[in-house]
Amino acid sequence: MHAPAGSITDSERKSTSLSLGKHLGGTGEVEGQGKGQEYTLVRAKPNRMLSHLPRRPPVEIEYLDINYKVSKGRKGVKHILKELDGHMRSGQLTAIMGPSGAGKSCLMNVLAGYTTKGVTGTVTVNGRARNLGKFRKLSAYITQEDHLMECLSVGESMAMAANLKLPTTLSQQEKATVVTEILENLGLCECVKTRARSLSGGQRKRLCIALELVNNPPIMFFDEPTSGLDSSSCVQCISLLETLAREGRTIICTIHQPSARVLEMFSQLILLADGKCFYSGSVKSLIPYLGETHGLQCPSYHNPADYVMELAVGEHGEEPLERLVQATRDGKCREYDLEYNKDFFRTSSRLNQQNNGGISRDNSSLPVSNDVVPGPGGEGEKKQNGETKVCVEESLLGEKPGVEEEGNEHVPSFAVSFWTQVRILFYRSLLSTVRDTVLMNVRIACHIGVGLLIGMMYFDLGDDATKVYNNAGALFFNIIFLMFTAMMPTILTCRPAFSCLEKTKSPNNTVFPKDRYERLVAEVKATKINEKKARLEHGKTILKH
Ligand SMILES: Nc1ncnc2c1ncn2[C@@H]1O[C@H](COP(=O)(O)OP(=O)(O)OP(=O)(O)O)[C@@H](O)[C@H]1O
Repeated sequence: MHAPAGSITDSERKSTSLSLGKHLGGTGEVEGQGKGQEYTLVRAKPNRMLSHLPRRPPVEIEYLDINYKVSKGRKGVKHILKELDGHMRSGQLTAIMGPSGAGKSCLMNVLAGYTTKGVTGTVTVNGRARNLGKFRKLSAYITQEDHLMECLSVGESMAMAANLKLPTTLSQQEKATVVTEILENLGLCECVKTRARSLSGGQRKRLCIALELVNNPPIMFFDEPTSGLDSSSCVQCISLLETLAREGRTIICTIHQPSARVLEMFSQLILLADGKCFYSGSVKSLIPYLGETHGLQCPSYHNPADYVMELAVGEHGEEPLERLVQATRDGKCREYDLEYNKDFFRTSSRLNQQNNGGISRDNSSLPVSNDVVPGPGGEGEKKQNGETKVCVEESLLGEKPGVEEEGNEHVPSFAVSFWTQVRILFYRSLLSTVRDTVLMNVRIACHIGVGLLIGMMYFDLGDDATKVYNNAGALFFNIIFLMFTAMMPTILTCRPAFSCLEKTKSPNNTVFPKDRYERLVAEVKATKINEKKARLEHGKTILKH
């Protein structure tokens, strides 16, 4: 019997939560009071699931015949994603894997609805045509680089997120409970007063997840969540995602080269090579599928992730890869996977029916989310067992097939009003500016210096009517100075819109000067060739002996 991938019983949930708490250093209770915009933690049971968020129906994404093409100007069209089919179920942690440039990020952007131009094919949500506007509001996209406010503490960042994302019908106490619960589950209680810039890489990642969890999205996209983390933080991070998935969320992430241990934590795997899918199914059936159906035996003691990457880059020849792509398109991969997991599906379906009082879903092997999100717009609120629960109607996620999406895209539904958002963002910005002491001191010194200079230049002009032009000049100079000093941080911190250097984008979207990027690519290629040569030489030496 194979271990359930994506299904979990109540007792299993409990133990997962506890082990996660242990894993992430979840501690006992932390207490305090709400103070201004900052929440200190209120009493809450340690290491429990996210029970204070409203219930949400599971979300299943299905995509059919996805093609993504971009224009290369005069050079024609680049076909990036080629005839991709698949689905992502709730309760499952799905990994999109493949070599660099295979199209992982593009596929995720298409699924998340961030790339629409040049995309053909269908994406359905719970069997209905996806409504982009609503879908984006209910999904979270966590990018490779975090965009935390460096000068705000964990507690403050969470408080701001709660005030922005949770409906105003919740009291401050209820919001604090939600925040506390998330921080406890993510093992961030100890650093609630630590500023973001002092957090470790793993803690920053967890804070990003915590900020998104405030409105408990049922679908979460992660672009290389393990990048920049050491192996143990990597395991912690993926184990956290696994737990979030097991609570009924649909979690999709791209990953480069996971260790065997990390790979095992994923329930579903989508393997891409040059924009084509050559495997889509459970992680458990991957190696048996390759061996039994295609005669591709992963050597013993070899990391399966490394083996499939070798297949993807064509180290075992082009022919096996083409065969795998064709088999996936013909649905053979899916058939094998279903057959392989048949016993498990039957058992978990039975368990699920028992647990859910006979309610059966299409994907009955999967748990229904216990958690909730105060979805923006359309949500109904009810009190259950003293806890505030907000239910989001399933219709929020998609439209019936055939219904035009465009008309629904601009539904302005946010948890809080426009002016509340302005107030909170203004306060956040003010805190960040004031706490950035270097910038603050430079600004003060600059204002004093320029003030003295202008004062000396235009000293004692006020009452002299013959110097009216100088008065106008003084006013103009002051206004320009104030305007430019206010705009400077924005100009300095945003990417230059134009540059004398020709810029290009690396595959992971980092902007490099073109020549530097090409030099780097050439260096990497040269290193790889040298490594291969060294391996060949080594092999020859062994053979000689
Ligand atoms: N807008 C675009 N215009 C031209 N080419 C693009 C565009 N977007 C992506 N590509 C190309 O499509 C290919 C796939 O890009 P993508 O970012 O999805 O790769 P990836 O598998 O995520 O790689 P990595 O793991 O390095 O991030 C790359 O060769 C990239 O250069």
